[in-house]
Amino acid sequence: MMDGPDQKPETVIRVRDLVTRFGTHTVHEGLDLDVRRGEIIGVVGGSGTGKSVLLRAIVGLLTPQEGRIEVLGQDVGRTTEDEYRRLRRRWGVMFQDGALFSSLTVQGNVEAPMREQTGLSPELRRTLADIKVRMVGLPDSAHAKYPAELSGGMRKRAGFARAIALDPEIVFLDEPTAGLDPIGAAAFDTLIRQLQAALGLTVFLVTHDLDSLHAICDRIAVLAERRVLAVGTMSEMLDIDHPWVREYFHGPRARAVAPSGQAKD
Ligand SMILES: Nc1ncnc2c1ncn2[C@@H]1O[C@H](COP(=O)(O)OP(=O)(O)OP(=O)(O)O)[C@@H](O)[C@H]1O
Repeated sequence: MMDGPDQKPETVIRVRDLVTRFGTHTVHEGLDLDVRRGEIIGVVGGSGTGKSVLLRAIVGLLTPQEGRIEVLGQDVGRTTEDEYRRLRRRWGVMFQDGALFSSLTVQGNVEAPMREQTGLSPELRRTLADIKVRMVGLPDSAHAKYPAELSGGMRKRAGFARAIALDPEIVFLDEPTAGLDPIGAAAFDTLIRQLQAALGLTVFLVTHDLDSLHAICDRIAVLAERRVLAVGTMSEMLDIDHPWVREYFHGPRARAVAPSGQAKD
């Protein structure tokens, strides 16, 4: 749904006062975050600041100690099994390594969520999976291949195809360009942007990749000090006076990728 000029953007993910702990190790403490429908939000932060843990908590794979997480208007921690199953069909997740089933072909991997979560016939599953595999730009020759036979970039595309298998409204991508060469990473960024626009997706993108932040993110959320320290556009990030944020957005790597006029000290 489009927002009119005076309408507030619809919040599709709302996290409030989140606390997650592993034993005595507190990862998040009082974390708040809103994600708007149709945006690509980049989630950044130092290693171990809890980006992946946040993603897993939002999709209900991890139960937080405290706080409330709403996705598409539903409290993820309070759904019945049936409600959760229905909610889960409205998002797709691509975990860090693509996380494909090694014993299934690309086609089989993309069909897996359909097999698990829908009553579609094998023929229909095959046809739909075929379309998804093409949508992510994989050649026809890749359909019957196993993950081990693919390049890293192709595996990521296959993971993306699986994430959009059920036509989700939200896609969670955990470091999708990690391990890709710069050309492959840029191509993957373009793919994310194109599919986001074509399918009206909301994209929750965990990344370390400054190029991706510049190229495709509408807003950026910075995780530090166990919470979302700041959220805003790239130009807003450049004005934040916090040691990690400054180092990240103004450091040598940032200067190398920033369009001219940005990230200057
Ligand atoms: N299942 C678990 N059991 C115990 N500790 C965990 C578990 N999962 C994550 N952690 C810890 O939580 C912290 C946050 O982990 P997380 O993977 O979310 O970090 P991250 O910000 O995604 O880091 P990176 O950028 O390195 O991927 C880390 O200290 C990690 O060791």
